[in-house]
Amino acid sequence: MRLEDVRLRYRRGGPWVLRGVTARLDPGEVAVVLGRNGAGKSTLLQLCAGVLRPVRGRVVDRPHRVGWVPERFPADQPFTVTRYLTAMGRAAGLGRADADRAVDRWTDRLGLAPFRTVRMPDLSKGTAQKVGLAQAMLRTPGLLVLDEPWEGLDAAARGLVPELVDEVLTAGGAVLVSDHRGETVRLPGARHWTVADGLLTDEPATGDAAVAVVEVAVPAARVAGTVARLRADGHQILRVREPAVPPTRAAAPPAPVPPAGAGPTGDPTRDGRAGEVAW
Ligand SMILES: Nc1ncnc2c1ncn2[C@@H]1O[C@H](COP(=O)(O)OP(=O)(O)OP(=O)(O)O)[C@@H](O)[C@H]1O
Repeated sequence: MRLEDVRLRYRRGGPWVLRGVTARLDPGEVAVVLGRNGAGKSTLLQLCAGVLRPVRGRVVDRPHRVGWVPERFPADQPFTVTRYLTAMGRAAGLGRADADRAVDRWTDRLGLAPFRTVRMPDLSKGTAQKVGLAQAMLRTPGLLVLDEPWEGLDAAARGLVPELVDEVLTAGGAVLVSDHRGETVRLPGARHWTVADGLLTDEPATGDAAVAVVEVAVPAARVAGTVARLRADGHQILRVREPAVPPTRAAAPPAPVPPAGAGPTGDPTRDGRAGEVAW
């Protein structure tokens, strides 16, 4: 998803809350939105979720399925928890049986089972907030947007938030979450989007985040170009490996890692076979 020069004010002639925000969030990424009270965090999240539309600029490539949990989940709805969640599951495209299963699963997981037959307006704020989380997760979203998700939740439910985030990321989705309590520490590997003066500063995940090794196979002719691109994107190249050789041939020594800045030309592994890059 990309935000291109997004501007928003709440009324014509009013002050710009966001005055030219450009940012990008890729599948598998999580960004924590930071900023002082009134900086525009909720406004930004609502734009990303599609709840608000930019006055100028645009939001492109928003995933089709968005899970949106506002800071205050609106519980003043004349349904029981089960009826509400089942209707939300159906609205998200689940068949009746799948919707029932998803409601059972998420009410169990979030400790909502005792409240299934309780009417929404009778819920406490924290319990209503859990219903908000459940409705967003009934069908794994391509983009999960959580506005201050730790607010009002009990300790057990707060501990669940990183698990939900992980599930969305593992399924190839992206997550945006605002935080003014400093709970960000629970999401190692998150980018930091800081909103101030109507603008956004995007900082990549800090270096103390967990690091994973990804191995990919690429055509040998594209090894140097791939390595250069990965380096340009800030990834660390650990090794470039020749493909397994047929038994009749002597094993080739590992190919050297092309130096930083090396382009696709002059690549010693250019022989049309596949090479493997680990980064
Ligand atoms: N519906 C609205 N109509 C008019 N102004 C609004 C509306 N919603 C927010 N604002 C104003 O926009 C600015 C940004 O508000 P926003 O709620 O996005 O900030 P925030 O960073 O999320 O704040 P907080 O940390 O207090 O939740 C504030 O000045 C706020 O008063």
